Amino acid sequence: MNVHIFSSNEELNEAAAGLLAATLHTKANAVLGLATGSTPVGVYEKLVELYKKGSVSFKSAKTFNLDEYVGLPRDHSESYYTFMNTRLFQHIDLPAENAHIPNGNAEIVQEECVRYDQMIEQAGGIDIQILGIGHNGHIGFNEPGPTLQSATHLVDLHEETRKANARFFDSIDDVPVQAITVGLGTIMKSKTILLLAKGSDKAEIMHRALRGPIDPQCPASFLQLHPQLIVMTDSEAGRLLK
Ligand SMILES: N[C@@H]1[C@@H](O)[C@H](O)[C@@H](COP(=O)(O)O)O[C@@H]1O
Repeated sequence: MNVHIFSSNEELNEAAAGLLAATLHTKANAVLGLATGSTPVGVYEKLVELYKKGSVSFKSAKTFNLDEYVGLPRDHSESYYTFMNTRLFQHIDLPAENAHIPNGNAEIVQEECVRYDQMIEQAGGIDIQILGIGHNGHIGFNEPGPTLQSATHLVDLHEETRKANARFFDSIDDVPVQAITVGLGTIMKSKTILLLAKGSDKAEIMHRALRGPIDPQCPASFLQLHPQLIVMTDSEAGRLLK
């Protein structure tokens, strides 16, 4: 595991975007695993800057997002589909057909989960997976529990997660109760994982995830087992990792 603690958000965003750009330079048809949440927003902004400067192209890349709410219309302002389009996809040259997000409105969710994993597999797996972390240690929407699931699956969101995400909605009642998430197995098969964390409210969970026991009650703790884990934090989120 490589842990990088940055003194400013700017440096963190630049380093993370630089790593993604480097992946695309080495392999133009790289498969990127993308995340939502507030943490990667600045990284996407840097990627857009790099693209506009002509330093990186996504035209042969493929992307797979980690998760999507169930039952939220695709064009809802808080769907992850809208998030990715407004934050990244509409600003770069990634072909629309190469950008994948689970369909949270699929008629048969189970079939959608199987289809999603098959598409990742057919693309050759994820070359680099960006992850944020929830306050309870969730990655994607893999919530803590007695067991974790390997494949893409339907998940009941924990109250804590819905509360944390309520800031993006008018009220907590508007936050969906379920989501589709890529499973731990799919995440762990990524060739490289880039875990990002920002802010003092993430310090404790980052310590538990990276220095504590490997425990399904903290899904991110399984990342300790990954041979190519790169961690980038700001000084606050990385405070307990030094
Ligand atoms: N499903 C997402 C995760 O992919 C994200 O990493 C996490 C943290 O979000 P944030 O970066 O806003 O703290 O919560 C969300 O619920």
